[in-house]
Amino acid sequence: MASTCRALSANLRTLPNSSFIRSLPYIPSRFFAVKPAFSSLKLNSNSSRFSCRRTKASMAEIVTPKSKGKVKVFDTEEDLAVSLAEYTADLANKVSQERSSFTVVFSGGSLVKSLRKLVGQPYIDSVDWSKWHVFWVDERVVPKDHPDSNYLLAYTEFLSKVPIPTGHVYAINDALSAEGAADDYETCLKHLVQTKILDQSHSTNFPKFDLMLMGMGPDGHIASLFPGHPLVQENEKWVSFIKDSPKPPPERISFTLPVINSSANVALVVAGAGKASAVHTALSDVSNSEVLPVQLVEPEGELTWFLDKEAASKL
Ligand SMILES: O=C(O)[C@H](O)[C@@H](O)[C@H](O)[C@H](O)COP(=O)(O)O
Repeated sequence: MASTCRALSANLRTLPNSSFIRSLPYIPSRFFAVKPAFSSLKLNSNSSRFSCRRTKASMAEIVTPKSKGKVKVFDTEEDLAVSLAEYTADLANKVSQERSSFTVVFSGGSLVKSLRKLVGQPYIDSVDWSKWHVFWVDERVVPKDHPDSNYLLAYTEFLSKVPIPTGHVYAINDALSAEGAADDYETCLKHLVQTKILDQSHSTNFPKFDLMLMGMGPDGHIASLFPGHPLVQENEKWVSFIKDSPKPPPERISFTLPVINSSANVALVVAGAGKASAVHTALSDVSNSEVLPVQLVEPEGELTWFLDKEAASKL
């Protein structure tokens, strides 16, 4: 039986070329401080469906029905990244003052790039990184040093630049099959709930992560839950697997929707014109022939959209 909760430090020793990972440079954070660029932001004319209030020159906030969450629209992806870092650090520090752990979940894709401001000042010094416990909402079933690995992406762009204890980084067991890795990860989560590292929703009994940071595909997929795939309907397992992902690579593990929706906070981070149609479908009241997975994201806690103006261009 594979060990449960194989914190990465143990796994790291088994990587074929873990010297490669350990050799990644630590870049002092003073190179990262950037001031937000202020500029006017225009939403297109038919955004009358949404009341829009400007909270800063570089950001407009759209008020939507509660279930759709809070929508922040930024003039540029750079402004979005500045705000996302502030949001994440503030939440982490608030939780860290109340509890011994801050459980945060990453997706793959461009999400990690949008977190880049968090490894710079003031956060590198102001965040209590020792409380962070890092998970993945989905992961490709490939070795951790494979270019497709979401773990490697997060390690290269983020984890190698912040002092989160390696025992607090929970990557999948890449020696297992997709099904085995999903079961192993679920066993890990259940162990962390028992040891009170990971909270549990009293209403759903699913794990309750403090923050789930997710991207969204142009087809409205989130994590590895794709439109029309049976995995979207999975409502008992915490972690499941897919072997026919329409987005390569084909084999992945993924949290299920009940886990995503049991989160205390979910941030959907979406940039680029290619996402505009799915964003419009998700945030407008247009009845769609097929409900997109992103439309099913209705967490018990707070949902916040971080959009750049291209992604919001059809609102
Ligand atoms: O492992 C994955 O592929 C991701 O978790 C996936 O769900 C991603 O978040 C979206 O496809 C958006 O990716 P981009 O932001 O790069 O378009």
